[in-house]
Amino acid sequence: MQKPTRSIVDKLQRPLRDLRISVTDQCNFRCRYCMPEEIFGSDYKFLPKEKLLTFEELTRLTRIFVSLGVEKVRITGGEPLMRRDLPTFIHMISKVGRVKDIAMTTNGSLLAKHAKALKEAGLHRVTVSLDSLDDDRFGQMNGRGFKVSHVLEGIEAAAAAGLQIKVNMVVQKGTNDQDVLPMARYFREKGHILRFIEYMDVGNSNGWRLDQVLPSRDIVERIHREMPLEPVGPNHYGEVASRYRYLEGKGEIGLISSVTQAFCSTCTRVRLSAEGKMYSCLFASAGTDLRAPLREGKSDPEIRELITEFWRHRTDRYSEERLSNTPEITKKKKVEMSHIGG
Ligand SMILES: Nc1nc2c(ncn2[C@@H]2O[C@H](COP(=O)(O)OP(=O)(O)OP(=O)(O)O)[C@@H](O)[C@H]2O)c(=O)[nH]1
Ligand SMILES: C[S@@+](CC[C@H](N)C(=O)[O-])C[C@H]1O[C@@H](n2cnc3c(N)ncnc32)[C@H](O)[C@@H]1O
Ligand code: SF4
Ligand code: SF4
Repeated sequence: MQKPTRSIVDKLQRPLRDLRISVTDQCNFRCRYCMPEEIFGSDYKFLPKEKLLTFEELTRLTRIFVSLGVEKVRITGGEPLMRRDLPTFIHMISKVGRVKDIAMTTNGSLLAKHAKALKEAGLHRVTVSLDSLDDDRFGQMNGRGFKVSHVLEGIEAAAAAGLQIKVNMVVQKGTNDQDVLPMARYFREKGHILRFIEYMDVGNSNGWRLDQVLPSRDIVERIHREMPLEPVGPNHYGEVASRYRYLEGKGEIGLISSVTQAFCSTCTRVRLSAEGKMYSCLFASAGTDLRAPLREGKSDPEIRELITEFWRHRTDRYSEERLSNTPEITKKKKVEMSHIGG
């Protein structure tokens, strides 16, 4: 697969191609692998409104990122649909030229209400996170007892609105690995691409252990025994998921194997937190502030220069390093997933 050429490149020759924007650090779920209730409890201090970048600030930054090579924008969070008037922001992004793909990652709980407005505003795709079809297990995993039917209704509404859909399932051995086959069967039947994500050691609060990771190759084997699969090539340079298609009939799945088969060598992703910090890796300890330069009146060329320097110095390859030094590296201080959006 060819690298995009128009973009700036980092120290490892990786182009800047994807911008992932977290629009809020708040969420109505408390997934144990992301925002465990005992840490993100009622006294947890989320960002106050004045610290969040406004839609105008986010759009201005997006335009600058696009001028440096970004073609793909993903809206995430926290739960992005908890940010008020999100369709207004989607509409603003859709007017920034040269963005080929505008997607959103959501837990789906509020999607039924907003799907139509999001599509009309210019959203192309949604990725809905769902870890089980069993209400008890799902309720436990989301930490708030939310029902599977809420999310499935969101998916139906998104499909009816004409949005392209993918479903993401984080697989945790001993917690929801019994759901791999039921989920594969269900979403194959529905015609949506299901992607299995290896449970990751993001942040410092989820108590991650390597023995809770179900390797992607085991998932493929389990599904292949019942519904034969074959690998297919990536859709584009740096695609995160490895794709497999069902040999009989239609459909495909994806495997996101950040733990057992790291994909840092083609990582083209920059992340922006809701308060305007830019991160060069999902596992970064600190971000580079863009809010102060924006609010101090820096010009577009000045901000462009800041981002260019940041990307030119980038050397991150956390998941590859984890493969060779798991015990040491996982102790490092890392930003929380709910802060930068996964
Ligand atoms: N380690 C690591 N994991 C990632 C990275 N990007 C995504 N992931 C993981 O993969 C999951 C799925 O990411 P998505 O946002 O759905 O993937 P995507 O590549 O943007 O999706 P498509 O554009 O549909 O291919 C995330 O929630 C993370 O768990 C990354 O850069 N590093
Ligand atoms: C942080 S959430 C933000 C968007 C939205 N709230 C959602 O859940 O889709 C983005 C993605 O990160 C994934 N995620 C969170 N913690 C993870 C972990 N420890 N390992 C792997 N994926 C994780 C979630 O399953 C979700 O698909
Ligand atoms: S994974 Fe998404 S839905 Fe779950 S707690 Fe994190 S931000 Fe919320
Ligand atoms: S671990 Fe960091 S460098 Fe590697 S793929 Fe993920 S975000 Fe990119």
